[in-house]
Amino acid sequence: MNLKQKAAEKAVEAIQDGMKVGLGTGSTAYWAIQKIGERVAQGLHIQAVATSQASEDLARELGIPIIPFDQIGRLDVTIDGADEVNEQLVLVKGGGGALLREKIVESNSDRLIIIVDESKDVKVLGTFPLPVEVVPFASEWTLEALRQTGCQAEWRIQDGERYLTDNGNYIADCRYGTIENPQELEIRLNQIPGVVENGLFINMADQVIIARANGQIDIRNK
Ligand SMILES: O=C(CO)[C@H](O)[C@H](O)COP(=O)(O)O
Repeated sequence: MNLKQKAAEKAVEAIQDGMKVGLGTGSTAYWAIQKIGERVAQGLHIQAVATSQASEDLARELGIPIIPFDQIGRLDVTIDGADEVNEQLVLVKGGGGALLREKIVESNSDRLIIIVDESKDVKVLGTFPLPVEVVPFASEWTLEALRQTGCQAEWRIQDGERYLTDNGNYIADCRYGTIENPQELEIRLNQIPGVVENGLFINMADQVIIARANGQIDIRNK
């Protein structure tokens, strides 16, 4: 079993009958959705929403009941991956481009469990370029404003085209090198008109599950 799968399967233990569950996005969340699908096939009853079209499609294939967002109410738990996590449970997310939906879903969840392999556990955030979702209107001005916050910002490109999120927006990947003060940076980013959301998740994770190559699983709680 790979490390992502190990962390994912540990997290899925928290899901109980009757829960309302948020499904994350990415290659680690994939394993959580697989395991949830397995448990649903064995008789677990849950209701779910997904943070991306890809995760929703996977969940439906596996028979996980997907409920419209405006009908499900508050979620009990969401399980999702991350690109970086630090000791304070601050996250960088959005490598898969789903940061806006992830932030909305996870803000409406009583509990957020983050699952990572040990490569994502960092002392200082910022090696992974911070994803920022930007509206297409006048986007070069927004990109320039992002650069003024002290990063090298580039549009994310996929198959030769500018990457489009599930919401029809662009992603600017912002290389800071190190992010010493995520709280301050988040406020600056949110003040830029044209920025829809940023990939800093502060005070959101309740638990981080880290699978290590030596076989250990570390659990970091809020
Ligand atoms: O934030 C995300 C998607 O927007 C993912 O959780 C993050 O990019 C980690 O992905 P992976 O599990 O594939 O490494």
